Amino acid sequence: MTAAPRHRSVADHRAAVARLLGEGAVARMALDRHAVGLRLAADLAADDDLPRFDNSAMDGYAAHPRSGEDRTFVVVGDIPAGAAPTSGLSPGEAARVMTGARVPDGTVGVVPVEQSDASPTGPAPERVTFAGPVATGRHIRHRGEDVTAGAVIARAGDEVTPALIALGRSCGCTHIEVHVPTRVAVVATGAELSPPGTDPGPGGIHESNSEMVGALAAAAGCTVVRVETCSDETGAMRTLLGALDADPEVDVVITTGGVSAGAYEVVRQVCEPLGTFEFVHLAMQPGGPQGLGRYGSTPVVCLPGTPVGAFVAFRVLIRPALDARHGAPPARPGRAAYDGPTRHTRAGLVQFVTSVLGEDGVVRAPDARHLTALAAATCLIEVPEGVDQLIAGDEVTIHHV
Ligand SMILES: Nc1nc2c(c(=O)[nH]1)N[C@H]1C(S)=C(S)[C@@H](COP(=O)(O)OP(=O)(O)OC[C@H]3O[C@@H](n4cnc5c(N)ncnc54)[C@H](O)[C@@H]3O)O[C@H]1N2
Ligand code: MOO
Repeated sequence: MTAAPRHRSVADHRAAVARLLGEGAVARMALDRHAVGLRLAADLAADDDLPRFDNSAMDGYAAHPRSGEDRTFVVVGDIPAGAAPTSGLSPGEAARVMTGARVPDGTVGVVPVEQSDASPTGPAPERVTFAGPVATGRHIRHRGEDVTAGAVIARAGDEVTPALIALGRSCGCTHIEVHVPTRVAVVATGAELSPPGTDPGPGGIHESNSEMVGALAAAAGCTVVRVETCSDETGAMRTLLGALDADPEVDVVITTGGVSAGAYEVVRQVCEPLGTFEFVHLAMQPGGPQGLGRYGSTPVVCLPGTPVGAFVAFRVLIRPALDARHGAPPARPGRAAYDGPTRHTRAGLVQFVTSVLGEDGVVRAPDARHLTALAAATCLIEVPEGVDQLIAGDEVTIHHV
């Protein structure tokens, strides 16, 4: 009889994956749409005031009244957006201004053209009369009222959003420091695998893990550089892993399948003898059989072949390490009340149950099995090691997926 596999805790293996993957790269890049979704690796400070100068919020007239009752003004200028006033306003003077135009020094307030006797189009009149008094400060956007130059407008760890791109660019910022997406290659192994659309033959199956793990990696902010499948031939696997290790575009390899106790476990057979890998059975279900190590200098994380096991293991073990590399805050587990039939789970193993969190804050297991349940799931219920059943009303820990 062979020895029972060593059981390692989920937390220990998660930490081992984090150590293996280590810190990600940081780079300077343009603050543009290509940065959306990345996280800042350094605080971002404004280069310029926002707005850069006092300007008009309305198409109308910048005016400097002699008194509070003043209604009629001499028009001394006409300032479109983009132009600079050539002179300031003295008492009794106004200048026609367009929205966004710099208002002349001496402006007390802006009166919208609709509240004047002037035509909105055509040349500026010589005089203008307003329907009411000029309110001090009205319709003026003041220099630096949004941001003053040098102020921190985003912190390290913040996600680059379309709004942050607008804010930063408006403050004159051109570049940002970001956490670079991890470049991932995925290798799904198994002699039985056949891409959908091809005939799998009598004992074959439609292959799904490669693109599922690729999608999980992409959703975690990685750049998925290669997605491969490999037979159970050790020679082919060695060639592929060697090529991935030699590829400077690959930071991390994630494999699926070929890690458990069978006779054709290609990942294990190729990697275990190197002495740079460890294969363990985690105290978790699904996703128990796991491996990790370095092929050459490249970190390789080996997930089990069952699609639900690979999904859960990616979420629970790899995702946190990727989030850390990408500067994202750790995903916080939630708490919810379980509702549904009593489910018996295996004590001694942490169980992850594919589940749906309702708007009522109650978590239910979908009435489906395996991949159908996974596809419906919005979270995983974590049933701790010491618990052997899940009963309606139980307070449970959940992980969003
Ligand atoms: N004697 C034992 N047998 C098994 C154990 C064990 O401890 N002792 N553990 C079981 C558990 S739990 C899991 S999980 C699997 C993990 O096995 P492998 O990682 O070696 O995966 P495979 O055997 O290659 O495949 C398992 C299963 O998943 C299907 N599969 C594999 N790759 C894909 C893919 N790319 N797309 C779709 N489906 C895939 C495969 O056909 C198998 O049905 O081992 C148990 N056995
Ligand atoms: O650990 Mo396995 O089938 O339960 O994924």
